[in-house]
Amino acid sequence: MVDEAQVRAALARVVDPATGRDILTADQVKALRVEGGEVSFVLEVDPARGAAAQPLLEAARAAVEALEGVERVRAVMTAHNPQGAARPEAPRGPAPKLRDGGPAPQPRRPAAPARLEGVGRIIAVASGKGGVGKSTLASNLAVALAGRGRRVGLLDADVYGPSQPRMLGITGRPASPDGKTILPLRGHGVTVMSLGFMAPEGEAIAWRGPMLMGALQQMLTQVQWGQLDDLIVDLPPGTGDVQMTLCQKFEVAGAVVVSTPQDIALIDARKGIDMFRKLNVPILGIVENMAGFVCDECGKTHYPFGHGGARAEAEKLGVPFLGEVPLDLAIRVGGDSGAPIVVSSPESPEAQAFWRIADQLIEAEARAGA
Ligand SMILES: Nc1ncnc2c1ncn2[C@@H]1O[C@H](COP(=O)(O)OP(=O)(O)OP(=O)(O)O)[C@@H](O)[C@H]1O
Repeated sequence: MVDEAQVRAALARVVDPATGRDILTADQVKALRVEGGEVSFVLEVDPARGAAAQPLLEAARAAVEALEGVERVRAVMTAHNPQGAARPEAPRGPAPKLRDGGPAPQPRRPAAPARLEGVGRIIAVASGKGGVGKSTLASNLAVALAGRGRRVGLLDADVYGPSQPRMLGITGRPASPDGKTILPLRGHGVTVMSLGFMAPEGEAIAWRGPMLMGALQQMLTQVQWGQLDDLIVDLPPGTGDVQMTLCQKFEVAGAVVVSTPQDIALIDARKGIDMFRKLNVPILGIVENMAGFVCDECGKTHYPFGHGGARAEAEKLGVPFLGEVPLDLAIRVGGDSGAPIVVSSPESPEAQAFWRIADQLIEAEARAGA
């Protein structure tokens, strides 16, 4: 079994030709994790180098892969690329060397992110922290997009707490007639797949690392999604394996990041945005959920968690602000009872917030295609 010291030693032998220093001493290796045969790390490079630093990443990956006991290496580069910039592709620039002068192990060329056949675009719905309403947004958004006549799929990839079966009121188990492909279920005009269909609600799925990533890939590639305009992916909160796998392995058209107005949620949302940018996934916008509520008694809008933080954050980061969703009992009841507010009360002001977000995402697609 490989240990962290061995991995560090291997990385310390990879010299960055741009600096002449090894990547470990130069403090370019971040977030190193060694779990069993699984190694993951982030390689920080100067943003100005962009794709030219790709060979360095591949040399670092290959150096670790060459260690005995290493089964899988996940390495990402965190050169900050401008939004929408091309993904790093062909390795260029001087070949990295090992410190002892020997040639670096032949890097494996990373597979380009795959397009899902028949799927127009994948939209990730993400949040920096849990409980901010990401699944509520994902379900209402999916149903609203379907309500606008689009063919919509929803993948509940919140592997730690899949809630879409409950939110969309779908029960049952997806069939697999041939033992290979999986037939998704349908609800409110949306094609849905969730790990929640496989495990009873409330039962935690104690999956980690490779199993999680395998499950995600299986749900994307083995499920018969059919022809879709939009595939909404409801991600787990935070910036972990599932997010990285989705963005590295599949072409993601963009991410919508949900936050509540509290500073702490916004700080986490910023981390999420940063991760998507580093993975070259465009940010389609930020949504402020639980923004304020209208008091039944006095009719005034109150803002228990503050107000406007997400809009200000969006402006600061130069990403679109998609709107505010109020804190509203009907939104919670709708989600908890299987009828999202966009269906149960489509004309209500609360539902309008979701319709407006859906419309902006349709406009964004038109702009991207123009
Ligand atoms: N705008 C809102 N008004 C009232 N209740 C809301 C609102 N948004 C979400 N909720 C409720 O808050 C709870 C958490 O929402 P949700 O499950 O969508 O969050 P989440 O970010 O997906 O959480 P997790 O990541 O932990 O799954 C749910 O009970 C949901 O119905």
